[in-house]
Amino acid sequence: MHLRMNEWKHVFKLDPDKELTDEALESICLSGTDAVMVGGSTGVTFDNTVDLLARIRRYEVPCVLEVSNQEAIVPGFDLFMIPIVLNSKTPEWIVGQHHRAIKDYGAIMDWKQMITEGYIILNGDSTAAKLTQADAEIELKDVEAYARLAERLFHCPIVYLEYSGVFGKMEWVRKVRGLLTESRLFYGGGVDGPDKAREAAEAAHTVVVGNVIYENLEHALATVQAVRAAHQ
Ligand SMILES: CC(C)=CCC/C(C)=C/CC/C(C)=C/CC/C(C)=C/CC/C(C)=C/CC/C(C)=C/CC/C(C)=C/COP(=O)(O)OP(=O)(O)O
Ligand SMILES: O=P(O)(O)OC[C@@H](O)CO
Ligand SMILES: [Mg+2]
Repeated sequence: MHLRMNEWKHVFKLDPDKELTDEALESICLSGTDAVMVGGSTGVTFDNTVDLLARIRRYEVPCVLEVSNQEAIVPGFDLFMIPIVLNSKTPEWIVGQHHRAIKDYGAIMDWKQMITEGYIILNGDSTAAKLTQADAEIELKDVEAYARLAERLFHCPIVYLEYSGVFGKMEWVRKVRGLLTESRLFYGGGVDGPDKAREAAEAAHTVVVGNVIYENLEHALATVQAVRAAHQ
């Protein structure tokens, strides 16, 4: 399978800690999305991750694991996305967890499958922000500096503006995209239907859609076409 991550415009993020019927999963996998990302900030285990991977593998859609804890690292995904929370107040979520995982898996890892994501978490009320002690009270200048740091110093293939749960400032997203020449800008947060999907697609390279899958499947599915239309 040729993954062409640099061409992805739309990604669904599925949370192994949440219920999804077989019918709903089928409609997500056959929706025309560019990829399915498996991940969540809490409640992700080896068992619920293996289970979800096996169900997604009935379909041809590319499937990547966004690693959120070491116990839930499951082989068999097409790629492994490794978040680095640049605005965390503690090294634990910048290098700490990563150091421990590489100590255990470093000798058997296929490094070509590892994609680092320079995360900038901007919704201070989100579970991910609380877990990682992210400093979300920052200005555009700080966000721009983190994005440049991710691209120019860390060479992260992905810079991820994460508003998990709320729709973010598209003006900031557009400005950050304008700075990047190598990294791809992923935007996620509060895309709850086609209108916001279109707005986000006009601002970022790739739009990630999560929670709405579990709240309103029809709206979630409509985001695929909306993102495509924004690029035509
Ligand atoms: C053969 C074999 C098994 C090979 C495996 C090799 C492999 C993949 C090794 C891993 C190497 C490595 C460096 C791993 C990193 C380990 C790790 C745990 C890093 C920490 C990642 C991190 C910073 C996690 C913090 C949480 C976070 C940012 C998660 C990202 C996803 C996210 C924000 C989801 C949103 O969550 P959600 O549940 O939707 O939240 P809401 O409630 O707000 O909606
Ligand atoms: O769940 P939502 O708010 O759609 O956010 C998507 C994703 O960025 C979460 O990590
Ligand atoms: Mg979520």
